[in-house]
Amino acid sequence: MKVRFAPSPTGWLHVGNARPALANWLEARKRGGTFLLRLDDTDTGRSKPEYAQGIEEDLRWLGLDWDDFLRQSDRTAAYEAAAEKLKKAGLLYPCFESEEELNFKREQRRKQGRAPIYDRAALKMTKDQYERALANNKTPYWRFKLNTRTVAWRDGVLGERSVKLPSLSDPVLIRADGSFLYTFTSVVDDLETGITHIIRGEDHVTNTGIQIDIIEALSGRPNRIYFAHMPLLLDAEGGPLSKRLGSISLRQFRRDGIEPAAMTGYLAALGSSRDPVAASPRDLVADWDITRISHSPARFDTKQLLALNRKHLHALSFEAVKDRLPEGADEAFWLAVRGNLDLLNEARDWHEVARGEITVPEQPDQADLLRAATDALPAEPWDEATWPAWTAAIGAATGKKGKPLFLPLRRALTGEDHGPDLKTFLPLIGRDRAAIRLRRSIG
Ligand SMILES: Nc1ncnc2c1ncn2[C@@H]1O[C@H](COP(=O)(O)OP(=O)(O)OP(=O)(O)O)[C@@H](O)[C@H]1O
Repeated sequence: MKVRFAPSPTGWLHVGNARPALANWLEARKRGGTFLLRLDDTDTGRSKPEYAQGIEEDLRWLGLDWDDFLRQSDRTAAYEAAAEKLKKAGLLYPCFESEEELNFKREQRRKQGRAPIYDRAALKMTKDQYERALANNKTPYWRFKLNTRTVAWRDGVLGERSVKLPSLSDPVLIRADGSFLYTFTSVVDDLETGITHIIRGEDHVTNTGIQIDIIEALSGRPNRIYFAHMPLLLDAEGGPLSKRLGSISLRQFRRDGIEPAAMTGYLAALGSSRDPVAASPRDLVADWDITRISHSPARFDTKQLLALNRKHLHALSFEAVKDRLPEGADEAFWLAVRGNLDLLNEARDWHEVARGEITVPEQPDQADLLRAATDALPAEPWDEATWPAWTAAIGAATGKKGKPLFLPLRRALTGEDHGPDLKTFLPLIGRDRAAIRLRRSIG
C-alpha cells in the first residue's frame, strides 16, 4: 500500500492538517506501506519556499518521516501529457466565458429555479468559433466533461458515500495561463505514483466524486484507490481551521514548548471515545485503527492539549529531556521541577531561580521571620532533610507555622508564590544564594 500527505505550501500547517498527516503515516507504518510527502505547490501565487520548508520541519517535529518526496511544480510535463490524453478523448474542452458571463448565466439559472451549474455552452462551440476566438487573442481555459452518473464509494471512515456528477459544474482543470488545478494534478500524481489509499479531510468529499471520474477517464478502468475522509477539526469555539486564516499552527505550539508526543497523542485520540495519552507516532502504531474515528467534526481544545502536555512532562525522565534543558541543569534539577511545569520552556525560568540571579520581593513586614530564618540556616551539605529541619527550627524560634511561615520563605527564596517542593528545590539554591535572598527580602 502507498499513501500520501499532500499539503499546499501556502501557509503554516495547522492542527487540522496534522491529523490526516498523522493518520496517513500511521496507516503506512501499520501495514508496512510507503508514505509519500507531496507538496501541492501548483498555486504559484500563494506557494512559498519558506512554507514548504516549514511543512517538512513541522512534520519532523511531530515525529513523522517519509519514504518518498514529490513537488508538483516539478511535474508539469506529466500534467501536460495527461491533459493531452483527455483532450484527445474529448473529455477536456476549451472555454472562453469570462467570470462576468458565468455569473450572469448562474443568476439566470437561479431565477429559472435551476441549479446554478455550468451549462456546457462551450461544448457546442464549432471549430470555426474556436479558431475565431484564438484569432481574437483569446486564450481558453479547459473544463473536464463529467460523466452523467453518480459516483459511489465505500469510504474508510464515513461509510457509503456518493456524489451526483450531473449536479456539479464541469471542473476547470487548466487555467487560461496554462497552469493546472489541484483537482487534476492530484489525480495524475496519485495514479502515476501508485497511491493505493487516499486519507484526507472531509473537505474533499465532493472532489473525490469528481476525481474518481477523472481517475477512470485517465486510467481507462474502474477506480481502485481506497478513499477515507476524516471529519474536519474545528477550533475550541467550533470555528473552521485554515492555513489562510493562520489557524492554530503546529509551529506556534512548537515555539510555545508543547511536547510533540502530547500533540500526536491528542490528535490520534480526538474524535474517538478514548482518553488521550501522550505518545510518539511510533508508539501509536500498534493501537491505530482508522475505522474508530467518529463521523462528526471534533474540536481541538488547547486547554486539553495543555493538560495532556503537563501530565506527560511530569513523567518524563531526565534522559528524555536533557538536551533541551538549560546548560548546567542536572537530574536533581529536573526531578525537582518537572512536577511544576506546564511547558518545558518554563524549566529555563526555574533554572534561573535555582542557580541564577533573581529579584525577590521586599517583605519588611516579615523581617523578624526572615532574620530568624537567616540565623537558623543550616550548614551545608544540603539534602532533602534540610528544608523540614530548617523550617522546624524557624517555627520554634518564631512560633509561626503553616502558610504564614512557608509563604514568606518561598517568596524570599524563589521570588514566587508557587513552585516546586522546597524539600527538593532548596538544595539546588544552596546556602549562599539562600542567605543573599533572605537578606534582600528583608529590604
Ligand atoms: N480543519 C481540518 N481538519 C482536518 N483536516 C484538514 C483540515 N483542514 C485541512 N485538512 C486536510 O489537510 C490536508 C492538507 O490540506 P491543505 O493543504 O489544502 O490545507 P488547508 O488548511 O485546507 O489549506 P488552505 O487554507 O490553504 O486551503 C488535506 O488532507 C485536508 O483535507
